[in-house]
Amino acid sequence: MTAITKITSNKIFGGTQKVFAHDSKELGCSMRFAIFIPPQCDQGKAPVIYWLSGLECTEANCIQKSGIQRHAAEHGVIIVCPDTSPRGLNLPGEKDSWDFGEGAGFYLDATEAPWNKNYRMYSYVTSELIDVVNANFPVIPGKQSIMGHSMGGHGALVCALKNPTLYKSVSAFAPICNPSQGAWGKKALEGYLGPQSKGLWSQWDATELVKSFKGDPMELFIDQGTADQFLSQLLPENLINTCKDTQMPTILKMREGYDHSYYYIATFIGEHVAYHAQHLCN
Ligand SMILES: N[C@@H](CCC(=O)N[C@@H](CS)C(=O)NCC(=O)O)C(=O)O
Repeated sequence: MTAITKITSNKIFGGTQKVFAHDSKELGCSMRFAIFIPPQCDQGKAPVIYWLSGLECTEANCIQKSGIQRHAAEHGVIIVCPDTSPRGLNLPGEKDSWDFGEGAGFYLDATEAPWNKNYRMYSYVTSELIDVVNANFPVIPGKQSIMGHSMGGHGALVCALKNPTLYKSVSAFAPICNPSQGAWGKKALEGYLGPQSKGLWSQWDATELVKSFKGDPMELFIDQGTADQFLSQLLPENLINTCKDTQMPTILKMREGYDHSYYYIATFIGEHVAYHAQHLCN
């Protein structure tokens, strides 16, 4: 069994919010993840929703700011929140900017040195972390969904689009929708994958993945505040138009006056947990 070390444990809404550390093989460093165990697990196993946070976040942002535990306790689902990048590697330039390197792993598998050995958040989230969670907690294996915010909303879409049967449902708050076209995305894709001419960007861009998607249509639940200060980075219209062109089903919720922050997420996260619970519990 994978060795995990408990960092904190707090009772909340009848369940328990815990944080663990473990040595990640994919990332080559110690990683933290947060896990909420709902009260229903006193009686048995539960499905899991994975939450991927945005730029500058750690495993702590969602559990401290979104109020997700209240809804997870109501629906009897486990919530797992990983960190957003490897930590403590001291790679050159890793801490130089807030939108690249530490805190900005972009949930992809890097191919460019020096990032390609450790910046493998995609494999971590879609494989290693699932194994660690399944081995240590009362989860129903295979009953998992994924959601996230901003960089993590994009990560959730990419993880689901690349693995059409791995997750029962996917949703995203204010996701970066077309990273090849926005400044945050271009910087990350160039740094981790090399220049666009190498041809790798389209494998890690949700809008491009919808264009090349082959499986059964997968519903994408996209949530977006109309007062989001980063709309020019996120480009939801590119994803939505591509979904229309390719008959990929979407639920698009535009939230009047809401910005990019966790105040916005906290307001609507209950709807997302209910949406995933419906897919996971049927
Ligand atoms: N530092 C950036 C903003 C970074 C940002 O908004 N990060 C979002 C995700 S993209 C977040 O969740 N921040 C952490 C928080 O609000 O708790 C800026 O100054 O423009």
